[in-house]
Amino acid sequence: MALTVGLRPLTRALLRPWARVPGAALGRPAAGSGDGVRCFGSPRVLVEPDPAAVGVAVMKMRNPPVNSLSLEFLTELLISLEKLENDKTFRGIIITSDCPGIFSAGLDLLEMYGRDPAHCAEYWKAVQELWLRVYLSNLVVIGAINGISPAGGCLLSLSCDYRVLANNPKYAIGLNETLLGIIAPFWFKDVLVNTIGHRAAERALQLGFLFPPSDALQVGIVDQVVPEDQVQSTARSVMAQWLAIPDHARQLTKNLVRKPTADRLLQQRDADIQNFVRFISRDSIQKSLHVYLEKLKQKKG
Ligand SMILES: CCCCC/C=C/C(=O)SCCNC(=O)CCNC(=O)[C@H](O)C(C)(C)COP(=O)(O)OP(=O)(O)OC[C@H]1O[C@@H](n2cnc3c(N)ncnc32)[C@H](O)[C@@H]1OP(=O)(O)O
Repeated sequence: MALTVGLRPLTRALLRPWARVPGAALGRPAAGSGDGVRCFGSPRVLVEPDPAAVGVAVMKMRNPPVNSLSLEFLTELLISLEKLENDKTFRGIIITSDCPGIFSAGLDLLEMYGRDPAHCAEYWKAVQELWLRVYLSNLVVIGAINGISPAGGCLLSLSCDYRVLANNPKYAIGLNETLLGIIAPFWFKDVLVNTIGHRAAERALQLGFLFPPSDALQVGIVDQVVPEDQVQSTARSVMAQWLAIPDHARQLTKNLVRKPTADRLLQQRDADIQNFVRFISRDSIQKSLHVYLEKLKQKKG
């Protein structure tokens, strides 16, 4: 699925040839990576083929301080995902974070606060695109969740095929939008319902639950909770199990299961964008975002 056309100059500008990862220009071995292991990336996304697992790439999110999903970051993630999808040497991706303690703080609030409708529309299009790209990926996508993962970070995790969460009580995960005075869109809701069931999702969404690892495992929002230093190795071994399945059969099955949910958005993407722009532009919502952003600042003392 190609990136949607109609991206504005800012986003198109980000589609420039990639920034070189030091010592690892596109297609050439990264320094110290051994022969034939190529690593590529962009300022905020590092993609390293896993030297221990043929056909597996580790995608590290590195948009400090909190991997908030800004428009630039979303665009770089989309470019990396598209490149991996198009490179037939890859069969699986492990998505993880390079920001200590944070998987992703979710959507970048500054992309939705005090922004004009045209920007909000462009931003939301990119949010939709990231979800569709991950959720419908032909690759095996495993979330190695090594930090807190609220809202959009939780959506990214839920869009993976499998979720491994580090057993650190600070690393809560959930769709906490109501705590900000906003709401999760229907397709966020759909993915949560598909994962943890209707009643658990209804409760979690209304109360903005952020589940600590033990509760996240119990409710099923993650598949495994392991010691922090075993997240990556566990993700690798799960990847090996999934890659033992013939790709074509697995991909057709994934599509069979996920297409109805994705279609609900695909059939109304523009309406969803317009709904988002109308909702986020409301004075009351802007006020909620302002209060929440102030709280984040005050928290720092
Ligand atoms: C229809 C409307 C949309 C519906 C869908 C919405 C989905 C979303 O994802 S909304 C975003 C939800 N995210 C959150 O509620 C998380 C908010 N952040 C936090 O709770 C914390 O920052 C943390 C637990 C993720 C990390 O805490 P800590 O390590 O203490 O770091 P700080 O809180 O000091 O944050 C550092 C820095 O980053 C800014 N920031 C944090 N989160 C976001 C964000 N989501 N968007 C933009 N900026 C964020 C924070 O304000 C600090 O900024 P500075 O003060 O300038 O350093």
